[in-house]
Amino acid sequence: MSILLRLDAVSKSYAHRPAVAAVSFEVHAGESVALVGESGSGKSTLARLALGLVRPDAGTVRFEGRDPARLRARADRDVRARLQFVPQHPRGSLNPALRSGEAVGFALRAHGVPRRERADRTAELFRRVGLAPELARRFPRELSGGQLQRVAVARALATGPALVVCDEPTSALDRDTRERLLDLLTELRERTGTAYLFVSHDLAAVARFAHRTLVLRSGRVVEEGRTDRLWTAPEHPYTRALLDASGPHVTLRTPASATGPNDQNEEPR
Ligand SMILES: Nc1ncnc2c1ncn2[C@@H]1O[C@H](COP(=O)(O)OP(=O)(O)OP(=O)(O)O)[C@@H](O)[C@H]1O
Repeated sequence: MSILLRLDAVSKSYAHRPAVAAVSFEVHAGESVALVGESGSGKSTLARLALGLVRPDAGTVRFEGRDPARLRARADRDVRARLQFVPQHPRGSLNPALRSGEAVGFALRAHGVPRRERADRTAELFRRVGLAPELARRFPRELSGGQLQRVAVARALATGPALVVCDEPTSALDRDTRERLLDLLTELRERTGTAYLFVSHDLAAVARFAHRTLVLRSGRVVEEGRTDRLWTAPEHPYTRALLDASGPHVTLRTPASATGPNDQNEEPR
């Protein structure tokens, strides 16, 4: 399996306080990798580093061999199209003045899809994420949290990404909506082979979705491995404590297809 994203000994500090310290990992094509850990452990910082939204103080980040922080708006449009983002709060990331269909159409336009194709492509994306076509005419304020998150997924998928970085995609959703969103992401992954970097403190969601999980503590990886192995036989006390703290509702429902294309790096650190 080819490597899509590689972080190599990446460190990032804010005001001399390390947020991420010497973290290395890879995401392969078609693989879902979760980052878990308590609040402040560095998950979102790693997501932003992967997207090129912040630069590391040390180490390297490569997406398809390129530094995502150095991609140019026009010249590297095709590479950018393959690296997409689903944020925690889509209400904040969607332009309130654009109808939801326009938000998806805008993403298509930014990636060079001609005007005459945009309406059909938008309708197809709405259909794929399970949104009724008439919702394309609504503004973000007229949509529920679950509907907005589906618009954010449609927008992320608009350009046929190889990797989607999701930062707490389910945390603002109620339980049923969360389940439906996870079903959707799983189905899309199986259909399109898209890889995911999935940041979450929702261990039930991670258990369902991720092939591989990295456990972060104070900016460092304390344990990583296949999600099923981590859940059934955690080796690091911190992983055990995280699982214990998350309560009995966390059950391993990793689908058979989620054994992943790769099961390396099984050793705890
Ligand atoms: N822009 C910033 N300026 C200053 N400090 C920051 C900034 N972003 C993150 N930090 C700090 O870096 C550390 C890691 O934060 P990060 O948001 O990556 O953690 P997290 O695991 O995603 O937390 P949460 O689950 O609460 O979102 C924290 O101590 C945080 O306060």
